[in-house]
Amino acid sequence: MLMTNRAVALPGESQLVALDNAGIRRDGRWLVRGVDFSISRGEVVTLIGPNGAGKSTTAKLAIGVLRPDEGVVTRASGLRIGYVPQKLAIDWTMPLSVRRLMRLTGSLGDAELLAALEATGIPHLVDAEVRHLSGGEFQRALLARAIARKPDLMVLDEPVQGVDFAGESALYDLIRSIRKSTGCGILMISHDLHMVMAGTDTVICLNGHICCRGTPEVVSQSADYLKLFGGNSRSLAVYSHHHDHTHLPDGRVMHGDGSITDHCHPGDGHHHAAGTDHPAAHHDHSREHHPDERPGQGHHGHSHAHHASGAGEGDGHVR
Ligand SMILES: Nc1ncnc2c1ncn2[C@@H]1O[C@H](COP(=O)(O)OP(=O)(O)OP(=O)(O)O)[C@@H](O)[C@H]1O
Repeated sequence: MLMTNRAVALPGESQLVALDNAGIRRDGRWLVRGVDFSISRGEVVTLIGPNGAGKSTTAKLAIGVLRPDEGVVTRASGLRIGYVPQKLAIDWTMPLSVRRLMRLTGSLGDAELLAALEATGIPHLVDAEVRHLSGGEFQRALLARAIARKPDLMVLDEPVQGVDFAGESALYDLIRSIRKSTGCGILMISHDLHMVMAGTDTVICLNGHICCRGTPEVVSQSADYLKLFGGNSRSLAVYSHHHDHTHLPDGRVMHGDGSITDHCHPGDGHHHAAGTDHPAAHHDHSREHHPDERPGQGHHGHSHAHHASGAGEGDGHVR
């Protein structure tokens, strides 16, 4: 049995991480097993699955926080990872500013720090106490921390938890725009598909093992997916996204032609809020539902063995 977890040059310049038949066993039980997928530069892979399916465990395998008990996890050497964990162990009795939170996992200049907070819409909170942040503001701070280091790979474990609907949409758009501008790869964990669909290349449906995988459209119609999520129309919704304008973090509106105004035009159609504080932002996301369509099968491609991979990354603990 090969158990490898080292950093090497992966075959194919663009491949960032590859899991081959990776499994983790604890207390005599396989938490996940036979997991194989890879993420390339510029690719967005989303893990979905029910509670306890092993999504966070798989993400930790990918970044090296956990070592596989079986199989191989390979990361490109020198890979820079930005990780937004699902949970952070923070001592909430200790004062901790956003500025310090941003610097806990490595030194960061003021300019980069502020640019990252600006990108996530909370530059005004740089000196705020982390324990006073709202749930959505806290997620934005974590996302800022992840992007500040200009990662090659971003691993986002439920990055929009606690974020309001307008903010959720804005953060997913931000994540997409980071992917576009930096070309990083993204591994994202989500409970439901509806928001992540439009920006995801590959969806992997996990339940202790990979049940099905493919494009969002393929997975949402696969028999395995329907068995897991069949009754949940929210999960089945395919999110199709047509903006004609974007709400900027400072409250102004950028239109499809690039022009910026203080308010929406009366005839504007589909809205998208890019900032946090836009309660008036109106959403009219069109969704396609597929509950009655004949399920197709997600493909079960096997990705390829690469050996080894690198040192552990941040484990989500704030000390
Ligand atoms: N260190 C551990 N020791 C024993 N069991 C563990 C350990 N870590 C996780 N588990 C178990 O492994 C399973 C998968 O956990 P994981 O956190 O990866 O699930 P998940 O898909 O991310 O779930 P959720 O959607 O609820 O966040 C769960 O049953 C969990 O209780």
